[in-house]
Amino acid sequence: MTLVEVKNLGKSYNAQTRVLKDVSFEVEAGEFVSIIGLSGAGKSTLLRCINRMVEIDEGNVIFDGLDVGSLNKQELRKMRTNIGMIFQHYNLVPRLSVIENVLHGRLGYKTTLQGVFNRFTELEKEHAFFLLEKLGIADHAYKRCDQLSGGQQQRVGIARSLIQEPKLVLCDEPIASLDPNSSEIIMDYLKSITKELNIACIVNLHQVEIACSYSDRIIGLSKGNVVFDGPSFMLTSAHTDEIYGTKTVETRKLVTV
Ligand SMILES: Nc1ncnc2c1ncn2[C@@H]1O[C@H](COP(=O)(O)OP(=O)(O)OP(=O)(O)O)[C@@H](O)[C@H]1O
Repeated sequence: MTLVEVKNLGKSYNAQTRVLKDVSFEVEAGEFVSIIGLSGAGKSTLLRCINRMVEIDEGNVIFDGLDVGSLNKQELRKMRTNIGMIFQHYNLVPRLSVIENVLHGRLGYKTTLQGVFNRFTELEKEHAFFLLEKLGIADHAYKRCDQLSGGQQQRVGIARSLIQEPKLVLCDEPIASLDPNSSEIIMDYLKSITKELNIACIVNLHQVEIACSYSDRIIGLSKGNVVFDGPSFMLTSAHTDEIYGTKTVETRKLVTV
């Protein structure tokens, strides 16, 4: 079933530059898709158009049957409860505990008053513990988030997005601040939850090798255009040359770190 449909999407932040140009693709439930491209290619902008963290200028994004660009504030808030977001720098509240940060993922379902007073149900608390257990960090539930390693903080970020019970998770360079070992753990979790929960996961990545080994599909962006869209095993060095605009693996490694 098609969950996300991006149709002829265009985005400009100013009159001089079109950051996204006629971008079209579809993502199914259960699909793990990586978006790769040079810095400035438009990867973050694309993710942010999907949940309308930035406004859509041209074309449409259809999420779960809804035309994202035409939703009013209330409809948009409701739609966003179905979309988890994971960030490079985790976006946690450092002075709050792990469990409190996870529960923040439920705020989209609360009234302002319930949110202000942190009113969470027993069921929500149990769910938060279940997720922490699943992600191997239940022992840290009452620690402040800033006492955790980067990899552990990213696992809190994943738990916070999963407690929303999303249909889609958008990950903006989730492993860019992590060492190889922690990166592998995070990618393993993202991949397994996508399959287990039959949700879709769209991940912006700088590391081509990791994108290839984890993704069902890769979308290559170059200067705001989709220049590759296909199964990861079909991505050849000619495609990566086009995406990164460089011929040698060594140079590519240099431009993608
Ligand atoms: N809020 C903004 N206002 C103006 N220009 C912006 C804004 N956000 C991004 N841009 C510009 O849009 C272009 C694409 O940026 P974007 O962050 O989407 O690229 P990216 O591929 O995610 O890059 P990176 O890998 O470095 O995060 C860049 O030229 C950037 O400077």
